Amino acid sequence: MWRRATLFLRVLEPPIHINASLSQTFTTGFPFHFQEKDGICPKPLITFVLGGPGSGKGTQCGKIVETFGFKHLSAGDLLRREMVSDSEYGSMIMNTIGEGRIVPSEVTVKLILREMESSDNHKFLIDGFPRSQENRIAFEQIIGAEPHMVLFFDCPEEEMVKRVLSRNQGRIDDNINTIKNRLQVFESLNLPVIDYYAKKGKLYRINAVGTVDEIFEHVRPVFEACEF
Ligand SMILES: Nc1ncnc2c1ncn2[C@@H]1O[C@H](COP(=O)(O)OP(=O)(O)O)[C@@H](O)[C@H]1O
Ligand SMILES: Nc1ccn([C@@H]2O[C@H](COP(=O)(O)OP(=O)(O)O)[C@@H](O)[C@H]2O)c(=O)n1
Ligand SMILES: [Mg+2]
Repeated sequence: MWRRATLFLRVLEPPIHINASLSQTFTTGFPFHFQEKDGICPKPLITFVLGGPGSGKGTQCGKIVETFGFKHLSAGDLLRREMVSDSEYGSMIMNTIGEGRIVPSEVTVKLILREMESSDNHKFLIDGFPRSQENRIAFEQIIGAEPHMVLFFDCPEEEMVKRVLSRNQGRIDDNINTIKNRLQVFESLNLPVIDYYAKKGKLYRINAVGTVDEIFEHVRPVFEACEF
């Protein structure tokens, strides 16, 4: 089924054939340099994965990667990795995540851009981003691309809190006080982004209650049916 979807992409958005000698400098029309494969430089295919803290974004992304071969970029994981590196942003990221606020978009978008540029996959699953309209606009301006579709894992608050508190990954923000802030930030900053994509007809709302496998059975047809 995925093969058929890929064929569709080629019809709708023909890949750009490039001269091998130009491959170091050629860009796809997007502001970033995209890796060529077999003389073909396909356009990036971007899916944003949204949902509140603990709604199961990361878990479902793992299954989408296994089944549909996307490159998974978790904005939270990229920020946590940057936080423990020698980065000048390390302490700012730690304080911001610890308080459940949103890191300035420029920092997050640059981390995403770096991963996209170094990937030899052109299908990206961007998890936990955009968390705000500011995130969304920065992505459009810096990367110059829009998502083909947006998944929203819709989960009741009590279930999200329960999952986050039993996640046990040693995260500084998985505690009851920070969760309260994260839920507020989700409602005030992330829901408007979700509404924005709903109005554009790009949003797929998934009921995030059930077992991991049951939820994935709602996700699977979205990818099988999409015409890219
Ligand atoms: N459908 C589910 N039912 C119960 N627990 C789940 C489910 N999906 C994920 N989890 C667990 O809940 C926690 C949060 O999931 P995660 O994928 O990290 O969510 P998010 O990335 O949205 O914060 C993890 O410990 C994960 O194993
Ligand atoms: N686009 C993003 C994503 C995450 N973050 C920060 O990173 C934290 C953890 O994000 P995450 O996506 O790993 O969290 P979960 O929703 O997976 O629990 C958020 O609460 C924010 O503080 C951000 O500032 N901007
Ligand atoms: Mg996550």
